[in-house]
Amino acid sequence: MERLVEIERFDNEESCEITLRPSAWSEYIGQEQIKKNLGVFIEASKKRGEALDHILFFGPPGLGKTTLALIIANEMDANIKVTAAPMIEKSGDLAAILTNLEEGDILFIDEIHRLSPAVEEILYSSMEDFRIDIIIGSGPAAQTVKIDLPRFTLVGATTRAGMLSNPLRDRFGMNFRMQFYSSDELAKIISQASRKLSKAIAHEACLEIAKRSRGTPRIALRLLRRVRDFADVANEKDIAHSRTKYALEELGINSHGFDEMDIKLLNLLVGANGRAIGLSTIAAALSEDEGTVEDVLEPYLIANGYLERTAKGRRATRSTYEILNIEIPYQEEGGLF
Ligand SMILES: Nc1ncnc2c1ncn2[C@@H]1O[C@H](COP(=O)(O)OP(=O)(O)OP(=O)(O)O)[C@@H](O)[C@H]1O
Repeated sequence: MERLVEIERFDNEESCEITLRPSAWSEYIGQEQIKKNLGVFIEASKKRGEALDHILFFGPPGLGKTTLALIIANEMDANIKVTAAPMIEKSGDLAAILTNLEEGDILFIDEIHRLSPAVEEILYSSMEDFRIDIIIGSGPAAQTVKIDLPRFTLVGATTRAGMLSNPLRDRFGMNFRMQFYSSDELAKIISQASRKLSKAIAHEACLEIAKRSRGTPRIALRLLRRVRDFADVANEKDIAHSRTKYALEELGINSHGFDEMDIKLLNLLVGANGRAIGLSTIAAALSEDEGTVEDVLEPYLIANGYLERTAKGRRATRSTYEILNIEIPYQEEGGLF
């Protein structure tokens, strides 16, 4: 497998994740509907001996988009080239990548919503006609050279499907929205990963970590490694439930899986006494950029009913008050909700 660009997040700790990364369907837990559909499309294109249609995965970070792309390549017996949109600055960069592809190759572009319009333009014809037009020179002497490309499959991943231009979105034959994982699914992922790490873990300990992982495998695996550190330092062969609870308390992980940022955001919302707060105000109050609030913080809270997006901004829900143990403010029309 060739890697065009090492994705930035594969730092030392995450490189451990690569070994934990499933390489086959059997190890990829959850996302059942996506797996089912992809299985059909992969089998059909293999039967016809054709490259797979272009695929778009969207959803919050850490839910397994990259992993799915790698499994698809495995299933298709295809080479995969992995890159991320910020690494493709000029149209020439993309042209170089595309012209180096071979028949049936998979090109994975992470954060695809961040491609510049000029680069996107090149992608259109390459996805649709497997051809690119390159302009050589400038002014009246400029010439267009057409280059045929092999039939490849583009797998795009994005945390913000809404930011993708319509022409680009329309060129994907399959769009899949990634779902947050249930605690049971995350517990299976944790248990599978701890087997790979050769460290046995109690089932209740898996569930304890799962409940506090914001429905996200990447967070679950990170917590597993931290809990393992606590067990190793205490010279414990296996990871017990009590050690897990202790470690998670020490790490300051809330029992609902909220982290410090979630709590700050929820407190901000209930502090508004039922009024909606604009995204830019929230971002400024949390010292985060709006993209992070929208892509990373909000989706989990919305999915679990703790935050509502309205035309006027973001609002707390009844559950927000309940979970924070705060009395719901009274309004004359009979309450807020
Ligand atoms: N369904 C799953 N089953 C088992 N492990 C998983 C699953 N999904 C993700 N993982 C694990 O979680 C880690 C994060 O997944 P991955 O890097 O694929 O997420 P991503 O959605 O591509 O994230 P980003 O959007 O930040 O690029 C992987 O290293 C993998 O080990």
